[in-house]
Amino acid sequence: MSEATRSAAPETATKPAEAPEEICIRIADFNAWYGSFQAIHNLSLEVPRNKVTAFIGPSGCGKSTLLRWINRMNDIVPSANSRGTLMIDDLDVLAQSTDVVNLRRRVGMVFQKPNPFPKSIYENVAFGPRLHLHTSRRELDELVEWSLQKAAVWDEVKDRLHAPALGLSGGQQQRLCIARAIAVGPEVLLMDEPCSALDPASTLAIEDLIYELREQYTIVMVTHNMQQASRCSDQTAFFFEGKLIESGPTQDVFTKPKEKRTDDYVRGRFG
Ligand SMILES: Nc1ncnc2c1ncn2[C@@H]1O[C@H](COP(=O)(O)OP(=O)(O)OP(=O)(O)O)[C@@H](O)[C@H]1O
Repeated sequence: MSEATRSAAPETATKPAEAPEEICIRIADFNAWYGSFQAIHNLSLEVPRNKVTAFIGPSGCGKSTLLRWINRMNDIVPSANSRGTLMIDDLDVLAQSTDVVNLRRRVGMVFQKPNPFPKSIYENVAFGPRLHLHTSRRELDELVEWSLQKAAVWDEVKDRLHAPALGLSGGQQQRLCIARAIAVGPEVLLMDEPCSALDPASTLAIEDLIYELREQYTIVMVTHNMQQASRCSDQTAFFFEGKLIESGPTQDVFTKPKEKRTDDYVRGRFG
């Protein structure tokens, strides 16, 4: 290459190509209702694989409604209805033919308030694998340990695996619920304000955990806490009155939002 050609070559030619972002969840023209009330209007969003996507927005804007459609939790709400496209890879989540039990194995959920079963720590984690996987006792023991380690709670519970889960602190219970969710090998983890019932130290522990878990799982998290969204998400989607106002890399949404409503919200001017 001559000197002249080299200097004219585009800069990108010398940079290693970045791997394109893989999409895990595709939502298009999605609408949701409770009876005649429309909670979500014509929403389209792509959720990248192995990233944390935060849903933010004022109370009642539809964040939890969308989250709960991703694993069809809204099936248990008689008035809930939806229309549009919601795909996880090739799986058509909203199709009548979709096996909801299998869907929920692929898409785990962690709720606002830790909700362990009134059973032992071990049994909480072993429950799902016993239902879905055919494992020997030894494999089950290993899986329980692996899940508790992954959820960063093993060291605190390893000596009392057969003690009641309800005896754990709130933060430990939430990490146990994360262990329970990952024990069945999901691809996606949905988290609906997972730290809102926790003290600041437990919140930081869960945030660190969420950030680490994204290496293996695609995570979608609803949060009211702007610092939390900026600390532990890669992509942020801002909702307002049932509509998606904007989404993009978290840094951009927080520092140079495209829409004035997003700017006002992330700066705490309303909501
Ligand atoms: N089971 C239900 N029946 C009827 N209306 C509902 C139901 N659940 C939610 N809604 C309504 O749907 C709209 C969206 O609610 P949703 O819970 O999705 O909002 P959100 O953004 O998650 O709010 P928050 O941040 O307060 O949890 C609200 O107006 C709410 O009142």
